[in-house]
Amino acid sequence: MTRPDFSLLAATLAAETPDPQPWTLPGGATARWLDVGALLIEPAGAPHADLLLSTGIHGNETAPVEVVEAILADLFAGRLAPALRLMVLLGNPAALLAGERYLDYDLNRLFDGAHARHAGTREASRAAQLEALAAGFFADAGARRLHYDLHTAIRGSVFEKFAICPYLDGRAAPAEQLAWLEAAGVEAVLLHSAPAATFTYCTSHRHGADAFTLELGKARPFGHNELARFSGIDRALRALIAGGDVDRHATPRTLRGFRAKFDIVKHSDGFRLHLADAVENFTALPDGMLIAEDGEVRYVARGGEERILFPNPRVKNGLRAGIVVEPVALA
Ligand SMILES: O=C(O)CCC(=O)N[C@@H](CCC(=O)O)C(=O)O
Ligand SMILES: [Zn+2]
Repeated sequence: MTRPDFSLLAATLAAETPDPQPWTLPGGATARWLDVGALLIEPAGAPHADLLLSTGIHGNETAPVEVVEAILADLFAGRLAPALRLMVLLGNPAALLAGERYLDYDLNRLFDGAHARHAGTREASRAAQLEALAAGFFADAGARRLHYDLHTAIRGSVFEKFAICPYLDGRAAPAEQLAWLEAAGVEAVLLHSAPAATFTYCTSHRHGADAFTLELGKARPFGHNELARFSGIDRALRALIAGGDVDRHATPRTLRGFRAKFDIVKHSDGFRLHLADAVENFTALPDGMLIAEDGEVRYVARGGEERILFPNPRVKNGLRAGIVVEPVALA
C-alpha cells in the first residue's frame, strides 16, 4: 500500500458545510458530500450492494483512515471503478485532529439513541448526525447491506486482526461474511452477547446491515502507521467495491471464534485493574485470577478458558473497562 495523495481529514476540515454539488468520476460514477465527513459514491450501473465504511470513530486510530483515503484517491482518479453504493463516514474529525480517542465522551458508546443521555457533549451531536446519515443511506439500499467500522486497538493483540460482531438478536453471524473477513486477514471474531450503543449494533439492529467492527492492528498517530500491515483489508475492500465475485456459500476455515462472557465495568474512581499495560488483547486468564475490582465488586476469571479484551482502566465511570471472552465454535 502506498500513502494516499488525498486527505479525507483535510477535505472534511476544509468546509463547515461541504458543497453538496455532485461530481462525475472517470468511468461515470458520481460522488457527493452529504455532510461533514460524509461522502456518497454511486456507481454508473446497478449496484451489487450498499456498503457503509466508517472510520475515525476514535481519533487516535489513524491507520484505517489512511486505508480508506487511499481507496478514495483511486476512486476519484478512475483507478478503481465502484460497482456498489458506498458511503464513507469519517467519525470524529475533531478528535482525529487532536489525536485523542474522543473529546468529551466516547463516540462509540452513543449510538442507537444513547446520545440523548449525553446531550451537550460534542460526540453526542456527532453520533446523532452519523445515525441519521446511516438511516438515510440504508433507507435507499437494496437487500445486500454491509457496514464495516474500521478501528485499531490501544493494546497489542494475540490475534493482530480481529472482528467484532454485534449482538444479532439471536441470529447467527453469516458464514459468508465470516469467510470474507478471513480472506481479508482477520484471525478471530468476537460475537457480542448483548445489545450495545456501538455504531455496528445500531446499523445491524436498525437497518439489517451485516455489520462488523474491525480491529486491524495497533493504534498509532498519523505518520507512524506501517500501511503494509493493512494490505489484507485493503485488497478485500477494493475487490468488494469493484464487484469481484463473492462466494455466497463460502465458510470460514481457520477463523477463531469467541463470545463475550461478561463486561468489566468501571463503576467509580476506586476501580483497580490487575493487568499490566503490556498485557495483550486475548491473553488467557488463569482460573481464579482477580482481574479487576471496584469497591465490593470483584471480577474473577473462572475455568481457565477465558481471555481478556480491551482492558482499559482510563474509561469514564459507568463504561466498559474490558470484556472477558471465551472460545466458541463458529457454526
Ligand atoms: O483498544 C481498545 O481498548 C478499544 C478499541 C476499540 O475502539 N474497540 C471498539 C470495539 C467496539 C465493539 O465492541 O464493537 C470500542 O471499544 O468502541
Ligand atoms: Zn476504536
